[in-house]
This record gives sequence, structure tokens and C-alpha cells, in this order.
Amino acid sequence: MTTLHTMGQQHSRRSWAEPYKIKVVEPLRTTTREERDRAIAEAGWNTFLLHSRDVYIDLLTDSGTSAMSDRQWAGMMLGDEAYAGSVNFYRLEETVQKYYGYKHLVPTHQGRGAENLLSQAAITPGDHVPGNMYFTTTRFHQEKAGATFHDVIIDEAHDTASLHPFKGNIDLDKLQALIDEVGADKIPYVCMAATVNMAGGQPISMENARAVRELTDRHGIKVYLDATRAVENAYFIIEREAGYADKPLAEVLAEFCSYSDGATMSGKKDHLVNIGGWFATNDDELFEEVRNLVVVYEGLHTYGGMAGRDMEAMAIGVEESLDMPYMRSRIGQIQYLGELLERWDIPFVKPVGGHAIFLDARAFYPHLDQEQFPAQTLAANLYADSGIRSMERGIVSAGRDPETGEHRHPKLELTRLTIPRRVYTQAHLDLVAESVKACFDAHDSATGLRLVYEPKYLRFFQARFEPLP
Ligand SMILES: Cc1ncc(COP(=O)(O)O)c(C=O)c1O
Ligand SMILES: N[C@@H](Cc1ccc(O)cc1)C(=O)O
Repeated sequence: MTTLHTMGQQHSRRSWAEPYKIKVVEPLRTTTREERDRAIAEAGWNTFLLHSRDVYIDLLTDSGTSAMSDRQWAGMMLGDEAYAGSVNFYRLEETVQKYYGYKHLVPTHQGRGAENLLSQAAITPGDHVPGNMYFTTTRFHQEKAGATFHDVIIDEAHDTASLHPFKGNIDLDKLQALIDEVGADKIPYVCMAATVNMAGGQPISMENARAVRELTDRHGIKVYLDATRAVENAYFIIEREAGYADKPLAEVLAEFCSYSDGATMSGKKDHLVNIGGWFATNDDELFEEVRNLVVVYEGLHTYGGMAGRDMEAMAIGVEESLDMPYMRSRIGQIQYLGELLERWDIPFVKPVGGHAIFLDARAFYPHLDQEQFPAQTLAANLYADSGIRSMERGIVSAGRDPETGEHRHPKLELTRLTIPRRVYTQAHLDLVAESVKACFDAHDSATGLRLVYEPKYLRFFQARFEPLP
């Protein structure tokens, strides 16, 4: 007999929902297939060169694309736009010290501004910088300052099918081998990213961060964290690592950061703002150098390229990012999209990471050679199908080897569907999954691309292509 009680059991599934409601909306424009074919051709088959008005659902990036809260918008009115000593700077400094635990803060216009300052201040030409997989702008600044970058991430990170829960981990043997090979005095710091963007938004475990600290301490090497998505990383530690399930995000973040000497930050991600970043350190001497350099590249050391109002919104965003219901729904959205794609056997990087779904373009287009740019092709095809904008993360992003001038051939050839924070609904994600499925079903017709214009630096942003016949 079905009782109310047993009915309850049959329907015991409990969904999560976003812990906010919508107060302001921005209309979306739809386009025809003909218009999109024209737009992608005019953009040289590069989604970075599309006009945003021609895009329907914009999954290019989670950088600077968040919806700010009503509190953050209210904070914008509290902007103290003094050239020097803005109230908002001191508020931001205090907030970062409180939650990230570092002693000194230098604001910058965004993450790469902080990377430039750290690289210039800490690297001597001929140095070596190990990191858990490269990030484009980070490695660029390290190489520009005269260092050689070494990928010391665990092998599982390069395998799209590996279900390792912490694919962002540093391989301690690889790190030790590099120290033995070049000497600790040639390694100014280990660059530790949390989460690892290019690996699929994959986290590092607390255990691994602690072990990296112990190893580097033995050799007197510093650790600088790329803290861009460190709160998302903290969420995965709570979800997947023994001993953290009941801890608040803020406590996990603070412990994680305690294993580093400082950090670079792109506030455009975790901090839920449209612009801004910072550099932080516990090292008095390095701080002195960076605080001096910032006035050359970014602005005075109490604004670093941000308006007072931006620093206020950022300080509020730091606190909002540490709210567990928010973070659960943030990661929940990405997992939701992953579940839809999984149902249709669409190949993508597993487990689902922190900020995006990374489609495995090699598996989509096994008939295309990597030099026919499968991930770039998939991004262009997805846009043409439905107006959804994604980003190539494969051979184009990897660029050329500075020594040989040849294309680098990364193992991962991915197309990234990046989810902006607090912006899209599940219905949008349903449309995304359906369009990905349509492209997957049409995979035989993809012919690949030819590179026709290649800029010198960070080529993926402005390169142009033509379809192969
Ligand atoms: C992991 C990571 N580090 C650094 C950066 C650089 O930050 P920004 O875009 O703010 O310069 C980004 C994004 O660009 C990133 O995803
Ligand atoms: N960090 C941002 C913006 C960006 C995109 C691509 C890059 O290679 C560099 C920066 C992102 O990952 O989307």
C-alpha cells in the first residue's frame, strides 16, 4: 500500500537551487545560422574575435563575467576615488589579510599585472620555475623575465579519462628531480595553481600542498600560489579529502594558503568582480621591491590600476565567495552540465572541475590531426550551431617553443565551456548540452582549420584561421 510515508521515499530526491534571486536582467539577442556563419568567418574562426552582440550564451570565460550582488553594487557607491590612500584599499587589504592570511598586499589591475610584478621581482635570467601545468599569461611573464618553465603536475592531469580526485597535484618526484638537476638556488619559487585551469579546473589536495611546502622548505625554495580560483579549490578539498567535510570554506582556504609564501590573484574569478587583482606576500624584502615596481606598471600602491569602487566591490566579493551555499551552487551548475553530457556519452575531462567543462576535441574529431586545430574547430562549430561561445585550450593556446619556434603539442586538446558566476540558469545549460550533442553527432563533417595570421605573443587571443576544404 502506498502511504504518504512511502510516497515521500519515492520522491526523496532533493535538488539544490541557487541561493539568490534575479533582480536585474540583461536581454539576450538571438541570431540566425546565416548571421553566425558570417560572424565566425569575419572573426577568422577565432571566438575571441567575435563581437559579443553576436553571441547568445557566452561561455568564453569566467573571468570578469560574474554578476555582482546588490551588496557589491551598493559598495560601488562607497568608492573613495582619492589618488592616494583610498579607504577602499585599506578595506581590501584587511579582508585579504584576514581570509588569505598574507602579510602584505599590492593591488593590480588584474592577475597578469601581479604575475608581471612577481616575475620581474623574483626571477633572474637563467632561473627555472616549476609549476602544476602552465597557464598562458603566467608562463609568459616567467619566460619574459628569463626563466624556463617546467611542468611538474602529476601524469594523471594529462589524461582526460583519469578519475583522480586531485588532478592538480604536484608530482613530488618530478619536483625533486628538477631540484637535483638545476639546483635549488636556480629555482626562485614553485608556482602552485589552485585550481589548475588548463588541466580542466582540477584541484590540488591539502595533503599535496603541505608536502610541497615540506619539500621546498628543505631546500629553501619559496612557494607562490596562483590563488585565482583557490576558494573553488577549497570546496573540492571539503568535498573530496578526508578530514575536511565539516570545515568552513574560510578555514580550509586559510590552511591552504598557509603552505605558500604569497600569491598572485585574478580577482575577476573567485572574487566575483568584473576587474581587479592583487599580489600578496609574507616576504618583507620582496614586498618592498614589488611595491616599488607597481608604480611603474599599474598605478600607486594603494590602487594598482583599480578604482576605489572596484576595490570595495572586490572586498565584498571575497566574503561572498566564502559562502558555502553559493559555492555549492556554483560547482553544482558545472556538475549539472557534466551530467547532461555524460548521459549522451560526450567526451570531456573527468572528473568535472571548478569553472568549466572541457570537451575532449581529439575524441570529437579523431580524424583531425592536432595541427588541423581540432579544439579551435569545435569552438567555431559550436558557435555556428547555436551562438554559444567557447574557447580553444589546446595547440593554439600552447603557442610555440621559444627555443625551436615549433608548435608545442600539448597532450590535452580541449574546448572549454566556461561558466560565469551567478549569470546563467539551468535552462541555459540545457541548451548548451543540446548544442554540444548536435556538434558531436555531426563530427564527421568537421574539416579542421589552417592558421593564416599568428601574433607574436599569446597568439590564441588574436590568431586568425581559414577552414580546410
Ligand atoms: C589560473 C589563472 N591565472 C592567472 C590568470 C590571469 O588573470 P587575468 O586574466 O586577470 O590577467 C588567469 C586568467 O586570466 C587564470 O585563469
Ligand atoms: N583567465 C581567464 C582569461 C584568460 C583566458 C585565456 C588565457 O589564455 C588567458 C586569460 C580565463 O581563463 O578565461
